[in-house]
Amino acid sequence: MFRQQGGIRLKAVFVGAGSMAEAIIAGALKSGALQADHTYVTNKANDARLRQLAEEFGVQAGYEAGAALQDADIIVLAMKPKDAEAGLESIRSFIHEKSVVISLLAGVSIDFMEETIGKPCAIIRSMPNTSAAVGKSATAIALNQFVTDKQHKSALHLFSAIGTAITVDEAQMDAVTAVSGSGPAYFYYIAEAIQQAGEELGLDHETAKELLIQTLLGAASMLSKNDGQAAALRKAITSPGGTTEAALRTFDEFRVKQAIAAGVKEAAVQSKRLGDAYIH
Ligand SMILES: NC(=O)C1=CN([C@@H]2O[C@H](COP(=O)(O)OP(=O)(O)OC[C@H]3O[C@@H](n4cnc5c(N)ncnc54)[C@H](OP(=O)(O)O)[C@@H]3O)[C@@H](O)[C@H]2O)C=CC1
Ligand SMILES: O=C(O)[C@@H]1CCC=N1
Repeated sequence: MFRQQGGIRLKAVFVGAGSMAEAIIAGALKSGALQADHTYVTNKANDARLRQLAEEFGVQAGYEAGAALQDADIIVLAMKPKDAEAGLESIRSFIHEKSVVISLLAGVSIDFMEETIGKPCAIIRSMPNTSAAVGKSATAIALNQFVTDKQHKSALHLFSAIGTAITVDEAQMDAVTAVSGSGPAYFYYIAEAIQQAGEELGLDHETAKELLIQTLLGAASMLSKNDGQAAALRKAITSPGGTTEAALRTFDEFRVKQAIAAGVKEAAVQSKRLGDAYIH
């Protein structure tokens, strides 16, 4: 924990107070990665939202972020990508040599952030996913040249409070976004199809839902326990001439595997397209 790293209590400012900021704040306070009295949250204009976060988590919240930013070890950019430029402009004069900017913004390049800030500054670009809300995000981070080992460790520790965290080269961020950023949505899409088929086969909504959720949880645990050996696990269920084989044969006829792979690759292309809008 940060507190154990030389007894330092890191000061963090969240610029943006939406669902992703809340998930990180909740996880980081629970794990001890951050402390409420050293955490400041601000947003654009939604005062009621700030009061709600202050009440729920005991963090400081408001529109007088200057002093907190000046003092911050970590500045988390948690607005939507379209607000990136305004957000960066609002913090640039407060950034100092010991602070690190951690961006959650999908598609916004480190180059764009460096140029908008306009001075040497440690920047970490991250891609978490919405499972952060239940502490199960798969987060990847990429660093610029100014990030120190200590800041790198602190960021991994922060993201570990909302799931797992790994470090990649920034060039891999489009692929990461396609696999794990958008990834939960693919499984929800498959879940919708199974739920619908279950109901069409005569199960009531609740029964189909319970069976589906537990089946997904079980499959995720099996994958985790068996080192991601999806093909081997699938084969172990598929009896010759049995029901699974019938389902998989039908999926193959519809080229479902190829369709999913093409969709994931298209997500990466779209990530790059969106990112190109954030190059100076
Ligand atoms: N959803 C996902 O699956 C993933 C999202 N992300 C990224 O996380 C980021 C946050 O997403 P999410 O939490 O869903 O967003 P939300 O829309 O829930 O929240 C955005 C927040 O940013 C604030 N804001 C807007 N402009 C500014 C500004 N100039 N200065 C300060 N605050 C500002 C808004 O304030 P106000 O309410 O007052 O307007 C609001 O609090 C995005 O960049 C997204 O790309 C990353 C990975 C996955
Ligand atoms: O769909 C999107 O563009 C964002 C990025 C990853 C998840 N949601």
